[in-house]
Amino acid sequence: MVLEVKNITKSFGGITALKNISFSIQQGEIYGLIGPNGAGKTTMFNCITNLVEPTSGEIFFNGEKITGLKPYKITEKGICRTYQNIRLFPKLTALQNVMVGGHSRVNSGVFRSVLRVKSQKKEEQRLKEKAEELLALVGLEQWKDQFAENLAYGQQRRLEIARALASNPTLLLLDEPAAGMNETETESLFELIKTIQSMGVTVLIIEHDMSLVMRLCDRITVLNFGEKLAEGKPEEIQNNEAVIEAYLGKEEEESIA
Ligand SMILES: Nc1ncnc2c1ncn2[C@@H]1O[C@H](COP(=O)(O)OP(=O)(O)OP(=O)(O)O)[C@@H](O)[C@H]1O
Repeated sequence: MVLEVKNITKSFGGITALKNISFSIQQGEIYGLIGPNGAGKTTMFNCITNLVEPTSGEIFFNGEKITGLKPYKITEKGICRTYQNIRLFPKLTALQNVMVGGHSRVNSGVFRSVLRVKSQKKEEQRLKEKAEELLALVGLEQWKDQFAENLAYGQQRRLEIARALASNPTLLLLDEPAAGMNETETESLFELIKTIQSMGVTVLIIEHDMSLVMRLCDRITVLNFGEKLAEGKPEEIQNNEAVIEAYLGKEEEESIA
C-alpha cells in the first residue's frame, strides 16, 4: 500500500469534519475522493499533508507512519499536492514557479555541501532543465517566461501540477484540478493525469466533475458530512443507493431543475 488512512477523525471545535475515516491506496492507482460541499475532502488532504493535525487516527505512507511529521518532511518523503484555490507566485514566471517547487526537496543535501557555490549552480541548472521538461509535460513550454498571473485559468491549474511534480512525488494529491475548466481543458487534464499515472505516480484526486472522476479513477471513496458513505470502483459507486441519494441524485435533480 502506498497510503493507508486509518481511523482519521478531525474536529474543529464543535464541527467534526472527518469521522473515523479509513481507506488505502495501492501503488499506481488513481483514487478519487468525492462528496458534497463540506463533506471533509480538503480536510482529509490537510490531514495527509499535516497542515491540520488529526484529532485521532494514523496515516501511513509506504508503511511508515507520517502522522505528526512536519509538512515539509512529508513533501520530502514524496507526497505533493495542489490546492483548491490556486497558490502560484503571480509575479514569477511559469518556469520560476516550477523551479520553486523543485527546491523543496534539494535544499538539505545539496546546499549543505562543502562545494556550495559550484554545486548550487549545477543544481540550479538541473532544476531549470527539470522544470522545462515538466512545463512540456503539462503543455506550457511556450509560456515558460510568462508571469503566472498572465496565464489563463486552465493553464494556471496545469502549472500548479507541474510545480507539484517538481519535487518528484510518488503520491500526488490534486484538489479539484478541473474546477473552472471548460470541456477541452478538462479533456487535456484527463490525458495529463493518465500520463502522470503512467510515469508511476500514484494519484489521489478530489473532484466535483463526475464524468471526469468516473472515467479517471480506479477506485473512489465517497464522503458525506465527514462520514464514509461508500468505497468502490466507479461503476459500484454510480450504482450505490446511498451515494445516489446523498450526492449523485441531488446533482441530477439540480441539473434537471
Ligand atoms: N480550519 C477550519 N476551521 C474550522 N472548520 C473547518 C476548517 N476547515 C474545514 N472546516 C469545516 O470542516 C467541514 C469540512 O470542510 P472541507 O473543506 O474539508 O470540505 P470539502 O469536502 O473539501 O468541501 P468543498 O467541496 O466545498 O471544498 C466544513 O464544515 C468546514 O467548514
